[in-house]
Amino acid sequence: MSDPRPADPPLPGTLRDYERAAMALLGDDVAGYLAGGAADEHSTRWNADRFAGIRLAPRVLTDVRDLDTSADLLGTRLEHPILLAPTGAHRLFHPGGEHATAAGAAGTVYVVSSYSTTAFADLAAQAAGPLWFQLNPVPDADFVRETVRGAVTAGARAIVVTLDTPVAGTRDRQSWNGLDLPGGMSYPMLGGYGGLRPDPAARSIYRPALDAGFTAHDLARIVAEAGAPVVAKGVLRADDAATLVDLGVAGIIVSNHGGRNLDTVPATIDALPGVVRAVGGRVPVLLDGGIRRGTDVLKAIALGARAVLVGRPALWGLTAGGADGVRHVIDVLRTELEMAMALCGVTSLGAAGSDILWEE
Ligand SMILES: Cc1cc2nc3c(=O)[nH]c(=O)nc-3n(C[C@H](O)[C@H](O)[C@H](O)COP(=O)(O)O)c2cc1C
Ligand SMILES: CCCCCCC(=O)C(=O)O
Repeated sequence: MSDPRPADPPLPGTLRDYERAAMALLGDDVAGYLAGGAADEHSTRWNADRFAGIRLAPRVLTDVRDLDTSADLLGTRLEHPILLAPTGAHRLFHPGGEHATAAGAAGTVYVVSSYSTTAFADLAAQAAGPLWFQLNPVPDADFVRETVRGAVTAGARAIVVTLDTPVAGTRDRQSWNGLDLPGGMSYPMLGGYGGLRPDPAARSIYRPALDAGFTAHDLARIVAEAGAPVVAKGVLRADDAATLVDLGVAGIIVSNHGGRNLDTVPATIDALPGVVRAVGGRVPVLLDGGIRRGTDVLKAIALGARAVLVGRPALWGLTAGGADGVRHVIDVLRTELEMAMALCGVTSLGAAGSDILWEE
């Protein structure tokens, strides 16, 4: 793929600037893959909009000269609580692909997607920061076992199992655009499944590699065999969260897949409090979906999340500026988080409780 970007692009200032810059660079098909949600995209919009509806209650007369944004996650101390969510096919967005993302994410956790266009082992050999591997279960227990084993052997610090995609959702933009991987790109982590197409005549970036029969029994086997902590991604219901803790997961990601699978599910920030209550502190709860400002990060922490993940914003950064763009997107969010903490009168994430949220 030729790269239309100037060699040294100016770095935009906010995540919305990055979104505009990225969308201006991408064709409609790749832009649709990035931005798209399921069906009428209500849940995608709600994810961001519901953050705006939560008001802050800033406390005055606090010494906020020293701020601590660090977060402990599965035995690793991170400088800040902003992780990179798993997203597929990074070589569509920038010639550096997942290598550029890993370089930009060096100070935090990058969750590498099963749908990556770079092999996990190649990334792990060069990555400066901690990598987790995200698994889309396929209907082949041996393949799943080998994939997880390979990722852990290569250095994955955790396995994230995506539970919210037993089948594909309604992705109208994909139907309209017929995006497929260009020649020369593949999904190495999907093995033989990466070569499958839903219909050889129909172009599609997706592959019929999902396991519609995946149940608690299969997850329990992965937990037992992984040799690394297993984190469940795609949880909205409190009762599911309680079941997952009983199954031995080491963490839960409250996520609706960026609103990409089932439209009209609630915004993740609305689902978070119920999950946090059900989990009762037994494992960390993380959240993704609609994080666009440092205040969003702070609100999620105040409602009980240990950390957050960003999906589309990292891809905007990758598209507009490669590794520098990814790094800057994370820096912008972190800087905004620090400002929000200082202005709310909280000096550490542990001190950010629901009292900094305005209650009527
Ligand atoms: C282009 C794109 C590809 C994605 N690919 C995956 C994936 O391979 N596996 C997965 O579990 N989630 C995937 N997701 C969902 C993200 O991990 C995450 O849940 C979502 O993007 C969070 O919402 P946000 O984009 O508003 O930050 C993808 C999201 C996008 C936008
Ligand atoms: C729709 C079936 C597989 C999706 C894999 C990538 C992904 O999670 C996403 O695009 O979202």
